[in-house]
Order: sequence, then structure tokens, then C-alpha cells
Amino acid sequence: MSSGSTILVVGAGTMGADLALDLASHGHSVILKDIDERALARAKTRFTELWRLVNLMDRKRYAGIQLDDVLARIVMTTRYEHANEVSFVIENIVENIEAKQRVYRELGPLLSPETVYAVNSSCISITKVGSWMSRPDRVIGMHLLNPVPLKHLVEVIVGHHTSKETIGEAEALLRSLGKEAVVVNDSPGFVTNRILMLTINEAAFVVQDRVASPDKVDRIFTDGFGHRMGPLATGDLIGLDTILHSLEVLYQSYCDPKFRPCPLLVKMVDAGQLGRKSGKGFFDYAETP
Ligand SMILES: NC(=O)c1ccc[n+]([C@@H]2O[C@H](COP(=O)([O-])OP(=O)(O)OC[C@H]3O[C@@H](n4cnc5c(N)ncnc54)[C@H](O)[C@@H]3O)[C@@H](O)[C@H]2O)c1
Repeated sequence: MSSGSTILVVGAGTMGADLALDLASHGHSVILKDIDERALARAKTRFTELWRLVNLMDRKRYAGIQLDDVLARIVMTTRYEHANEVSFVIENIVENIEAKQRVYRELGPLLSPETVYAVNSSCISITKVGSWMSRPDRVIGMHLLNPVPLKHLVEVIVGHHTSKETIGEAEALLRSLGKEAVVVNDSPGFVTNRILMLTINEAAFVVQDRVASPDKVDRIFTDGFGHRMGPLATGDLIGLDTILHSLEVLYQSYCDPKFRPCPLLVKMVDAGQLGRKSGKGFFDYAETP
């Protein structure tokens, strides 16, 4: 897919906002849709923060590009404007099956039959999403990693009915963003989160059982194994509510008790300690953007 196409990004939270900026910085026009005006306002602030962060981490990334030109390519809305004109939708709303199903039912009839519907989900089966759509061959999983502009690998998930053409178009869109696709078969949690969610959940159990503090747990992974981030800092980056929703989807999908969410995680989410996005999770982020 060439740059210059119009892409509808549904959901302007942690992933949707970062994705919109990444698409626009590669020349795509973006319609960023959310149901919540406050989320759109937060996304606006996030664009500037993220621009700064990416420039710090990778100077070449935005060389010769002006932020104002990038922002001019993003339209923010709470309505499905011009949905029938887009060639690609990337959905990034909360990790909740009922909420996602409502969006697909609402949006499906508004789209052209040829539109590719990419699902950015942590765990939800792509075949299940396809079952809600009239063209399941145009539905594909696009599990983007966080923060989107700095991650060059994307787990692409092939549902039961996903066509070869749809896979090719998803790969082409990712190539236009300088990203590489690793294509895997559909199964709840795919490869990444079947493994990662168990690790983060077990790390929460270790803290709950007072085996070690969050700092010690993560240091064993960073200073010991040489990982760039420990499991609890990773949970804070993703969002503990997203971790909890993902574990619930995995538990429901496999009926396997190994995915039961740690009660400490549930309590932290109830208390609004969601990680970086709320300023506090297993660690404190009061001073960090
Ligand atoms: N956070 C991560 O690191 C990460 C990584 C990969 C994939 N994901 C997946 O991406 C998706 C989004 O995650 P997130 O972390 O951005 O969530 P988030 O909670 O930060 O944002 C979700 C956004 O969706 C909006 N929303 C809810 N219902 C909507 C609707 N009907 N229409 C439009 N917008 C709606 C909310 O207002 C919110 O702004 C989830 O499925 C998640 O599992 C997240």
C-alpha cells in the first residue's frame, strides 16, 4: 500500500493515538475516531509527547518532517465520517469482546465491501471477529507493539477465513510504515500474549505473595537476564486494565485456570492504578510523561 491512503483508526487510547501519529508521519491521511472527547483531547497532547520521545530515541525517524505537517493529516472525530471512503480500518478499542462486537456491528454496514478490517487486539480470536462481519476474508489481526513508532515488528494474525490478498495488503501497509510482519495462525492470545500475559500475571502473584518487591522482581529480569524491561514495568507500560482484560479473555477462551487473573491485579485496576497512563501502577510515574 502506498503512502497517501486514508485509514480509519478506531479508538484513540494508548495504541490508537500512537498509531495515528505513526501513520500520518509516513504520509497516510488518518481519521481518528473515539467515543470519548476526552480521549481525543488526551491523544492531541500525546502526539507532542510522543514526537519528542521518538526524536530522543531515534533521531533519523522524523528527520526532515515537521510535526505540524503530520498533524494536518489527522482528523479527530466522535463520528464515523467518510467510513465508506477508507481502504483500511485499524480498530484499537478496549480489550472487551462485547465492546468490540458492538463496534464491528455498527461499522460493518458503513464500509465498502473491499475495506480491510485490521483488529489490534491482545488476545481476542480473529476468527471470532470475522464471524461478526459479512466479509470475514477481509478481517485480519494486527497486533501492534507499544510504543508503535518505535517498534518495527508486528504480529499479524490470520483468521480461519482471512484471504491471501488481505494478508498481502496488511503486509504492504506495514512495510509503508517501515515495519515487518510476522504472520501467525489464529489462537486466543496468539504467540505474544499467550506467553507474556502469564509472565506478567505470575509476577503480580509473586508480589502479592510477598516473595519480592516489584523492584526486585524486575531487576532479576533486567540486570539478571538482560531483558530491556521487567514484567511489571511491561505491565505498567501496556496498562494494567488491558492486562486484566486480556487475562479474562484468555481464561474465558481456553477455560484453563492457569489464566486466572491475580487478585492483586484486579484490586489495582479497581483502585485506578493502571500503570503509566494513570501515573501509578507497580511503579510510580508522577514525573514521567
Ligand atoms: N496497550 C498496549 O500496550 C497494547 C499493545 C498491543 C495491543 N493492544 C490492544 O489494543 C487495543 C487498545 O488498547 P489500548 O491500550 O489503546 O486501550 P486504551 O484503554 O488505552 O484505549 C481504548 C480507547 O478506546 C476507546 N473506545 C472504547 N469504546 C469505543 C468505541 N465503541 N468506539 C471508539 N472508541 C472506543 C476508549 O474511549 C479509549 O480511548 C486493545 O484491544 C488492546 O488489547 C494494546
